[in-house]
Amino acid sequence: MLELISVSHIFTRPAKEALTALDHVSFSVPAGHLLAVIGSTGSGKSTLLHLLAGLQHPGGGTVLFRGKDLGQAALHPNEIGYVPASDHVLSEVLTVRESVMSALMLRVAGQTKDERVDRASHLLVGVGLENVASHRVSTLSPTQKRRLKLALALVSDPSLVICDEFTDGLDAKSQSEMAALLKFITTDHPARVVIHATQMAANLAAYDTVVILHEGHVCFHGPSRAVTHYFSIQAIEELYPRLAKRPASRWGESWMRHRDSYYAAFKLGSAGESLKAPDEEEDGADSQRITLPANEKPAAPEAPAEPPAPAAPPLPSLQAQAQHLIQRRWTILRRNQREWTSQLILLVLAPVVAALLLLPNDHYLSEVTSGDTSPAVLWPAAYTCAMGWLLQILLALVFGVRNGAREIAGERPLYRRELAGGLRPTAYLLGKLGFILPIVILQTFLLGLTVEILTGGLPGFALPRLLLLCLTGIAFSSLCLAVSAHCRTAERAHSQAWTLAFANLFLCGALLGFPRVLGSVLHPLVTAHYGWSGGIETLKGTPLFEPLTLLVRTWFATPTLAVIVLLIHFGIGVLLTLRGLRKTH
Ligand SMILES: Nc1ncnc2c1ncn2[C@@H]1O[C@H](COP(=O)(O)OP(=O)(O)OP(=O)(O)O)[C@@H](O)[C@H]1O
Repeated sequence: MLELISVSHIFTRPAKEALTALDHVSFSVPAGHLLAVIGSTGSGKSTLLHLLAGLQHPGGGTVLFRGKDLGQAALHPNEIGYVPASDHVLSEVLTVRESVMSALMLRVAGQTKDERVDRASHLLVGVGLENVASHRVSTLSPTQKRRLKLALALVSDPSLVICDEFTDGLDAKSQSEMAALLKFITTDHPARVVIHATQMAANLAAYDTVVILHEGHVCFHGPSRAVTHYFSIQAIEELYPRLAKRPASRWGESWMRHRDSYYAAFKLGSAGESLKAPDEEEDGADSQRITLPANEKPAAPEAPAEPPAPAAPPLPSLQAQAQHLIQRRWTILRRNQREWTSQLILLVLAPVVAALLLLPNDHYLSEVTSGDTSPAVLWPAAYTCAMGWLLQILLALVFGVRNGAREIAGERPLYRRELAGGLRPTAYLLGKLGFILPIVILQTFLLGLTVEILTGGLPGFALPRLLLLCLTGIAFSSLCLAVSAHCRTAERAHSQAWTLAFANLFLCGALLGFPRVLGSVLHPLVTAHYGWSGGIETLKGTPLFEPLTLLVRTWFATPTLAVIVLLIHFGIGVLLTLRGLRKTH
């Protein structure tokens, strides 16, 4: 049984008064029961579902599930199946079967591949998707996407299933099919409670009981057939206009006065009990009486003994979750032609751009290498070398923006769904790093190597320079990932990551030559400065170094210091990313 006792939730809003989203909500739902929570937009349905799913903590009151106080100890993620309203929680390029297999890999430990395949087939048959199991998610109809979201929620065989707007926005036939599907999954488990929050006051007969929520107040809870009587309306379509006629608090108070007699009536024996509609007392409306049938399921707290629920399966280890996420991300990259083409173009284009800048002045570098150190050669060679190296560093920043900025913000609804299903934020972070790091290492290595080959080798030590280029890309990718983890949308994350890249360009010091004091404050924050100046230091001992120091008049980090600072930047990026991922929770 699920029991809510006087549950309240207040949102504090900056520069506005606090908003009571749920006001002393109380009702209970026995095992094997399908409940519809109906309310117009802003009535508090999603807030209620988030509290039940453990995504938010109630401001007050108690939520009990199978006797367990969820305020004291949250349910195991595998005891809950949460079906969000948005279709963005699905990965469009995976197939239907792959999506279910992926959910199993992330949520259920200890299954062999054959067991997973069997379980996925069973679920797909259950939700009616077996015929499209090999189709990509992007090709599914809205109804099929909802069926898939339900299958993903059911992978762990949860005892509490929570669906947000599962039938909303569908045609009448699909709505009734979806309501029937919810009824089917309710009976498919010995002790399951299924709650569906919706604005659609249609197909109510499919539900065991209905809660009407209005501006955070429970205005009714009982069988759907009693709704029209309770609100003194002819048809359910009149519900919302009727609710609008009185303040929500009055509807709430009215329900509190009538609740016990309605609950008692729902449990009556064969005689039934006549009930007055609230309006008969309060508004002097026409006297209507309803006789509630004997066989209604009781909605009162004293339900029969609970059927035993199967224990929730354990979650896979952190390593198993991370490993699966890395594999899945590479599959998504392979399937997403636009994404891999743009990565490939960047991979090829970056060395070409560097070559175009360096090659016209390449002869200065060769002349210095062959011993000509006259000022007419030395100065342009030093300038070419500094600019060529800066260009590589800036391209490493571009790689960082490309790799990190959209990575998390672009799939936040998917992440939230998987988080609710037991995905660990650290596993998700490792999954992202396991995908991004090989790409950025390949990009920067290819860029550095191409430049070295085309120029016949810049003076100084090539290997530390290559390492610094890789580390700059890695550090900046992780900082962009952190930006992504803190932004709501991919577009916002992208523009903020570019702002960070441009700030790096301006603060690099190579261009502006900050005075020592200002420089020492700014430089530790500037990834590009450490990549660039550490690389310049590798020229120490060559004839180019002195003109370079005169040319840019800035402070250079030694390669070792640059490596340390870039590693610190990487660490900061990782920690901030983790913080953003945990904040989402
Ligand atoms: N994070 C938040 N901060 C402030 N107010 C919020 C927040 N989330 C929801 N609210 C407010 O709380 C009230 C209830 O919101 P909720 O999303 O639960 O309603 P709902 O019935 O699910 O609406 P919809 O059907 O549009 O999703 C609304 O007035 C909403 O604006």
